[in-house]
Amino acid sequence: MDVEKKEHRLVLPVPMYHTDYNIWSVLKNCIGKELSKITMPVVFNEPLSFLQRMAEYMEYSYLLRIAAAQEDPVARMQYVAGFAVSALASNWERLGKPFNPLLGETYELEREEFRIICEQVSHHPPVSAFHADSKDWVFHGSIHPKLKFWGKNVEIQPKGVVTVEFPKLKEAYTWSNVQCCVHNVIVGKLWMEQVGNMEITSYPMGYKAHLTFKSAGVNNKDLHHVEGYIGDKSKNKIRYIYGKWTEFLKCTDYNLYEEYLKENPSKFSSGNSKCSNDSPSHTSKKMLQKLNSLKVGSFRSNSMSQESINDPATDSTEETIPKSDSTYSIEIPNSVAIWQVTPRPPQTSDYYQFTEFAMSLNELESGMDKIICPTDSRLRPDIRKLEQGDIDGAAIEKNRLEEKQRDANKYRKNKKITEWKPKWFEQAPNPYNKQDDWICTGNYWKRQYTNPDIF
Ligand SMILES: CC(C)CCC[C@@H](C)[C@H]1CC[C@H]2[C@@H]3CC=C4C[C@@H](O)CC[C@]4(C)[C@H]3CC[C@]12C
Repeated sequence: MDVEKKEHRLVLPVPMYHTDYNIWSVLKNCIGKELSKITMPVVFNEPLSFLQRMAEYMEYSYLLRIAAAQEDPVARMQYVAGFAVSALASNWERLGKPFNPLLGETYELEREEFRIICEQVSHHPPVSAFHADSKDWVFHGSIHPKLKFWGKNVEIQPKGVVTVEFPKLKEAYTWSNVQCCVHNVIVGKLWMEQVGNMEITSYPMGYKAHLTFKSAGVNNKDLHHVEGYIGDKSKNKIRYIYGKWTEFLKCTDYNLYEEYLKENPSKFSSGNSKCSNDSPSHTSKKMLQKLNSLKVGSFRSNSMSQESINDPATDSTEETIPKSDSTYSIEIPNSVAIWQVTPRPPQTSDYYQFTEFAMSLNELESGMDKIICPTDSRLRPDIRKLEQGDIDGAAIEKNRLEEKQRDANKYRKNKKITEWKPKWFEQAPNPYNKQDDWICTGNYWKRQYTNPDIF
């Protein structure tokens, strides 16, 4: 790819509209419903489509170039793990909802290091596929975000596999992304964490990176922490990996870590990888009053028992946002820095907490409208209107597009036209771990577009 280095815009055209509209006022009507089917007011949106949000995985793709250049397979795994963690960094404090992509919507991005093509390949369930390539690597995957509403929290499971390939080395890596948990949906301020276990497997060598994204825990001791190790085929632990998905990732010899652990036991905790404070006993009185006023028995019996409602111990205060980050004082000898986050631009809080990379994603550079596919997210009028601060216009356009999509679906059903077929991807098992996946047909960049009118 010989894309020249271009200057990209550093901010959106206008600052965002700050609202104190409460998300609970919408969600209380949605208990038990599948959240992906709910239309939310546009004030909760950020001016990006989920396809563009997926392209944010690429912000630190230089790590894949570095990985591909390593001679030692363990070092390659180290940088792939760095890439997997770095891909989540832009989620920090991002609480706007990206627009649901329309069926057949696409998004392309060409940069110095890579190019990527994304397509919405299924609507129910929503599945987004992407394929990025560069001189030395390929990165592809499909994501089916499953949102579960548990009352005070929303749990988001980004189902699907992602794969990195180094074709010249005949080597590949697969993993799945961890769960994301949005807290304080009922009262308090929203905040989000990435939690769970991520297992990166290498083929054909069989190395594995086991990473745990910890929940904030007591006093937010483990807020944002990621920790784990690289093991070989015979399960020997070789390297220790530690850091924060919001900031950095480091790596050291596993033996050195064990020595350090013996000498500094107090610096480590056995923190868990489940959503923080999820037990019913953390549910505050104020919240219970709100929940009790709703006549949704099935929801209540699912998520909290009657005993806990009557238990005086439930009278804890509402969950607050973790204010200060815990200090990460671990500095294990011989650590190498794998990845370091780029600080957010100074105006970020007026622009949906976007990173500089995110600011540039919906930019329609001059001449671009003539070459990109007519289904590209940049051409979506509702997103464009929100970006320009026209909230009412955005809402009208969003409704129009959703209706147009419904009409098209109905038309296909009535005419018994064969099911929708994505243009640039084909459903197929992942070549390495055989999970359900979508594989790129490779034709997008020929730029011969005959795509339907979806906007
Ligand atoms: C409070 C509720 C209703 C609104 C929450 C909206 C936002 C915060 C949710 C909706 C969809 C979510 C995204 C769905 C899928 C992924 C892919 C995953 O690999 C990283 C997290 C990420 C990118 C999620 C981040 C949070 C997200 C953007």
